[in-house]
Amino acid sequence: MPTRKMKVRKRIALVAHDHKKTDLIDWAYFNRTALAKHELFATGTTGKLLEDKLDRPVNKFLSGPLGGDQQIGALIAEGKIDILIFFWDPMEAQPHDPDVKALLRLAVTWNIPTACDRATADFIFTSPLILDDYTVQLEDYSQYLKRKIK
Ligand SMILES: O=C(CO)COP(=O)(O)O
Repeated sequence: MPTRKMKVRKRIALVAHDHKKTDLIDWAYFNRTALAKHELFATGTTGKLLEDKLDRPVNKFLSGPLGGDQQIGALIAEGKIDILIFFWDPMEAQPHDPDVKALLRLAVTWNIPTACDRATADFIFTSPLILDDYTVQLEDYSQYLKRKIK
């Protein structure tokens, strides 16, 4: 089975919809010491808020509705994101819902630990694996396709 290696210093993407931004920023501030060990990526507005609150640089992409989710999805497909913290809003449709779905789909496709709420983010950040070099097992999609075609 193919694998992908995650180094100790993880590349973490953080994204939040507008009504979830306060939750994400609070969570990130509470976990700022743990986050300090890792490299942060974010969609535009979320990234700006994180930089201000954490007083540290964040690799910022476009705002979500303008393509930021797609940019993070592309990095996941290239094996350049290790963890996704995405507090999406279950109560409000987004103009870019297809992009949101695509990002979540790629995270599952590439076996990326993904937290869509604070409880799951806490589980990820209290896992011993966060401090390890960690090998992720990837589904072999060429095998999967062969099985499907038969
Ligand atoms: O819309 C988003 C995710 O789908 C987040 O984008 P912003 O961080 O730019 O608000």
